[in-house]
Amino acid sequence: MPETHCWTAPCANAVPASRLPKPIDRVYLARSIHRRHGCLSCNKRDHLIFDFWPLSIHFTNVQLLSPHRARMPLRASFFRPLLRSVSTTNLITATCRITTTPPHLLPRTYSTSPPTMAPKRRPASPPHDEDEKALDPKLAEHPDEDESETSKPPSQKRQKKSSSSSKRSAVVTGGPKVESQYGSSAYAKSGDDWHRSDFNPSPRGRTDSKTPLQELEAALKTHAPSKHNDAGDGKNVVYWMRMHDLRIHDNRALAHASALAQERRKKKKGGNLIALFVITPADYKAHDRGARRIDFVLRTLASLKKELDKLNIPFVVYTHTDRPRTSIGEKVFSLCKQWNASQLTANIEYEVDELWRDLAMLEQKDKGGVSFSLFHDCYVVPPGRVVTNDGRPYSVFSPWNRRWTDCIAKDASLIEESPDPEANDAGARKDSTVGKLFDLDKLGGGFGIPEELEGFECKDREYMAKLWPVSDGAPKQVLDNFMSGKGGETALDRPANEPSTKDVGGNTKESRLARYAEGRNLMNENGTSRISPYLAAGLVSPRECLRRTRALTKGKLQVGRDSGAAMWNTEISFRDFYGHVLAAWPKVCMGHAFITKYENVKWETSSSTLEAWKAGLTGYPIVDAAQRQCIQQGYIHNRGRMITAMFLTKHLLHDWREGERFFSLNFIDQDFASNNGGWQWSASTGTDPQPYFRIFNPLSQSEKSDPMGEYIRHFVPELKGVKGNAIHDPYRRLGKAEFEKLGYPKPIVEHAEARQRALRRYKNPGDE
Ligand SMILES: Cc1cc2nc3c(=O)[nH]c(=O)nc-3n(C[C@H](O)[C@H](O)[C@H](O)COP(=O)(O)OP(=O)(O)OC[C@H]3O[C@@H](n4cnc5c(N)ncnc54)[C@H](O)[C@@H]3O)c2cc1C
Repeated sequence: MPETHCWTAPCANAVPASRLPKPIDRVYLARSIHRRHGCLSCNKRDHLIFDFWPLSIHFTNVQLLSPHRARMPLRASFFRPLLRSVSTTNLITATCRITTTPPHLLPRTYSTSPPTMAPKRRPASPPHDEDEKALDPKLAEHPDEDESETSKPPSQKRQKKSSSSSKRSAVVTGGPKVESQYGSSAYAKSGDDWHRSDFNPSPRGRTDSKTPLQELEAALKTHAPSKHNDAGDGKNVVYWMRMHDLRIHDNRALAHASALAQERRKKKKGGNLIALFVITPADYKAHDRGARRIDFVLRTLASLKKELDKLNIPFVVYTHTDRPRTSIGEKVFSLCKQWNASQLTANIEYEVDELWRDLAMLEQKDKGGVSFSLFHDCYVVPPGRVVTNDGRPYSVFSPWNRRWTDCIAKDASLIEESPDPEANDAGARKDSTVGKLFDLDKLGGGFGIPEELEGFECKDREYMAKLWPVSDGAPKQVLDNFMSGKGGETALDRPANEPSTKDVGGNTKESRLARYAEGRNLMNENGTSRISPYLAAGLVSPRECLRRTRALTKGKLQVGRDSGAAMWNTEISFRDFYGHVLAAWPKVCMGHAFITKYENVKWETSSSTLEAWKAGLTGYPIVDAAQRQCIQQGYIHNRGRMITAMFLTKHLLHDWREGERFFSLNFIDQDFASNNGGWQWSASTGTDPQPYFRIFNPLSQSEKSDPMGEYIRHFVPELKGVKGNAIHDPYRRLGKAEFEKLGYPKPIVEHAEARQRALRRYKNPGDE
């Protein structure tokens, strides 16, 4: 595919020079979309969306086009080369310059090739690392980090935001629906702004001043039943399990459903508890869920079914393939009605689509006599609760973390365990309505737990099941082993639940937890817990993590950096932080940069460098090892994630959304809030209080995080035989002939040059 296209359209009406459009600098192509020709520039917006079956072409940063010009059809011949190149992918980003004025009138010359960054062979130089101070980026104290480090919530920024985002947004912000440009980032991608989603097609949010979560909470006050409301005539209670709460133990909504069922039983009004999970392939597609994450869910559902069966609780799994995908709420209500249930409970999901879905359900006039209650469960402190004295959300982690810790200190119930659900009476199995729900196969028509979901076939299912087991108490074993297993071991291929060579007990300095402060940055060690897939899908609650460490630290919850336990708890709070960011700035859920001005950064679009990064063929061993760990294990060590994410966004200067999507599709621990937060942090478009010039030097990162090169040798077999510290930089540290024998690529960019280019592009977003 050509890197840059220049196209000049004849124009019927001359445009005054002052109104000449600036070049458009990005084009997004998404397949299988049927859209009308669209132009919003007449509405003073900056987007153009052209239908070109099977592609929809979305131009951003279109400035000052007259309505006449904006509606001008583009010639098919222009797109032909692009069409050919996207036949096998469903997403492509291309640099494209389109102008309605002859090239000689353009303000500057447009080069058609990306900057070449051929690495020069040079003698070994001592690594310099401008990020040294920030090896622990989260806890590094920054002079400007205090309570004033807050950002106005959307409600207070409303007016400013709409004008700036309409000029700068790199994603759809107006008019016709456009399918995903960047998958997971585009949770609510059809929107007019961050308020609008497939689940909120009406202009709700255009004039209001609340985030979707605030709207949901307001609606909960009006519409949800009080705790003991005995609404409706139905006898039964349904708990709707979702993508983040796949567990029985310590589950807020499930515990509540169980309490409601008990109450009904006491009043002799029935009271069977039914658990429901709805598989929604269209949502998974829209949100870039990967096959591994889906397989992990399916395996968990099968295991949960067995456990719930023991409690005489039918676990109904239903695959919702109806169109539109937004009809899910109606389907759930209709199932409740069918099952003679009058109460429905669920835990809140904080992504925009899901919040609007729940809001629509709460506001639905005819719920068929079913009352719907929602609970905060996914995070320790509910998003929206950690705010400054004047009620604004924090945008910087450290002050947020202090407040978060205060919240828990003041309200111990936040980490209290929810009671396990009580079993249904054995009679439930004979009940005319509930009894038949135990055998899903007999129900047919979308009911049942598929081994595999069409469109999400997991090619390495067996290996994933071995590495990340879900049944027979595996999640608990993962935690147990982290708390008391011996630390400092190399365990790169060990299943997450496999014990260390020795159990050293929870209160020794040798345990993985105790060593966490140092071990967590060593990529070759079993220094971190590997609990993330279990937390992301909710097999373990974050409260449980904190309770476990609290039990080891004399009943006092430690947070900070004084001990391994304190440090680990801080990571759990970091997970909460990104949930809080997602809820307070829902725009991040729609592909927007947290810091608006960086939406204009000029990204590279060469598919060759992007593909080299994806495949782990950049010539930077630590980056390649991290990428290959992702491909192989569906997981990367946290430091590896930061290194490789920063490499993609700063060295290769690719849009962070490309990386976010790749991780999302490949990770077993895929979690929108953490993934987006991690990417935006790494790309400096997010909540990192350090400015954009934090650029990791991959070489010094490699030497610090994998000192003996074990991690690299494990994941990059071409380098297995490389001895000593040449492992970190074989191209420069080995002789030419020796290097060539390895069959390993040369570095695709040179650090110093790439760094300069990144500094330039970030300093003045929009410039070359
Ligand atoms: C670019 C990028 C993408 C990421 N994508 C994801 C993702 O999709 N899903 C995901 O769960 N985490 C993600 N993270 C965060 C972090 O890398 C993983 O949570 C961590 O590596 C998981 O390993 P662990 O369970 O051994 O972590 P531990 O070090 O043992 O930490 C315990 C738990 O704390 C939480 N945690 C730790 N570090 C972070 C962090 N930086 N941000 C948020 N939570 C954290 C996680 O829930 C983790 O399981 C991402 C980070 C980056 C930089």
